[in-house]
Amino acid sequence: MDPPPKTWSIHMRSEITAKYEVLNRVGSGAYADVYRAIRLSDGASVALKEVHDSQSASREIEALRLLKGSRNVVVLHEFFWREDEDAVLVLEFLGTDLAAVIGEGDGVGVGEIKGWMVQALSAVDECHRNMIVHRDLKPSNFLVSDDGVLKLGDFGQARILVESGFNAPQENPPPYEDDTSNAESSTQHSESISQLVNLNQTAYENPNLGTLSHEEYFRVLDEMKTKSYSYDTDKDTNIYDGNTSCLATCTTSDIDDDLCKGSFTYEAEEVGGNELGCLTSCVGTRWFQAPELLYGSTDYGLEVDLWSLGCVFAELLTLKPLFPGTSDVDQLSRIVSVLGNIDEETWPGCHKLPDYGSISFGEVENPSGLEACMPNCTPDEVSLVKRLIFYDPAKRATAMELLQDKYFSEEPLPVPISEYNEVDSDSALEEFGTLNITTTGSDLSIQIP
Ligand SMILES: Nc1ncnc2c1ncn2[C@@H]1O[C@H](COP(=O)(O)OP(=O)(O)OP(=O)(O)O)[C@@H](O)[C@H]1O
Repeated sequence: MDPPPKTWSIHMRSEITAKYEVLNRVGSGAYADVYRAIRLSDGASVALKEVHDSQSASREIEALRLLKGSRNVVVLHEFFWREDEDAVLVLEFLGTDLAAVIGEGDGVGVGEIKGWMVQALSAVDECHRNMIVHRDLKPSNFLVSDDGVLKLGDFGQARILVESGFNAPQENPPPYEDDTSNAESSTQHSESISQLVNLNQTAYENPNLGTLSHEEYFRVLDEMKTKSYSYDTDKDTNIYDGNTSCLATCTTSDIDDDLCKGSFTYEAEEVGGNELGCLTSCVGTRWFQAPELLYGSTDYGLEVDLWSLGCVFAELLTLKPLFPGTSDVDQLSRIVSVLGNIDEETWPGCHKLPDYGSISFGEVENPSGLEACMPNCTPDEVSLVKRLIFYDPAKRATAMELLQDKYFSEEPLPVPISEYNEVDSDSALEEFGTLNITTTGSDLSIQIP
């Protein structure tokens, strides 16, 4: 076989080629090119993610460092970042993802689907315990290793939420000026990154959010549902957008965008300037976007991920996207036709959403309901999705609450990870016991026997 062309920009990065042999490009996203490579020191397979947007790169590094050691989150081995060059993240290589699993069609058994769901919930729970909102949950961002371990990746849009009262930094973090090709500058680089990390760990180590008992975890999450939080501000923006929501700025341009792919990833520009405490609504991929984002909210919470997870679960169960909108307005319209009218009864506080007054739909007398979108699913499967797909963010179940749903402790049981490559029917599940979820302090342990 011919050697790969040595024309990619990554081949010009001597500090990288000294340690890795770049094999081929495996993917390109909105902000990044990803290459498969071999680590020369030990032959390990890695993914080199060359991120073309510095904000996205720092977010991904920041989140992955906080989540280090989480079983269901992709491992960041190291990163390279020099002034005037794109950051390159060295990640563990994962051969496939949930989008491919869904693409396989009917061959996936119920136990296997439950196994994916448990791992996805575990990943999201881990993020949310660390106050990290991923903001771009979709099947292709749940990567899967050869031995069936699901790992959440693509944290380029992630943010770390900071409790109200925390003093958000007034300055942007220092630029990454190091040269990672030598040890000394590499240390400087680590320090500049750790300033970011420490900053956000302040939130994590907050007495209210630090070591949590099981009960405290629920209490804090409940509080988060009712209490107004401020966030580390999306202030390092390229384009000042003031209070203008994504919906207001994107509706004309995004219609028909990328219809082949059928979904659309928003630009990373944040609501900004001096608007401390605001988040942008321009995040995520439309089909999985929570209604509060579609209505331009800038003070949303972890619950946006829970909506997305509901859409992912529905798609895993039906093999079809739940709400495949072709524009933001079409997206909302599809949701309304299924869930019914959005009003103060169904969603307390909805009238305060920035775009609530500018987008209205005709009265839906007979919403079709989620059952109609999931025709071949069992009542338990529909119920599980229903626990996530609520207009009112406060009503969405947390990842940990869902992990304890009886759906996961009833037959067929979630397939153990080690069996993924072998199981092709639910009948192979009889040998498995009950899903064992334990919480010790802040640790959540899920044993799939
Ligand atoms: N760790 C990895 N191992 C193998 N392939 C990966 C890995 N990370 C990413 N990829 C591949 O690269 C593609 C793009 O990566 P990623 O989604 O992280 O970039 P992005 O630019 O942020 O994408 P998006 O436009 O979906 O937000 C993925 O769809 C996947 O195919």
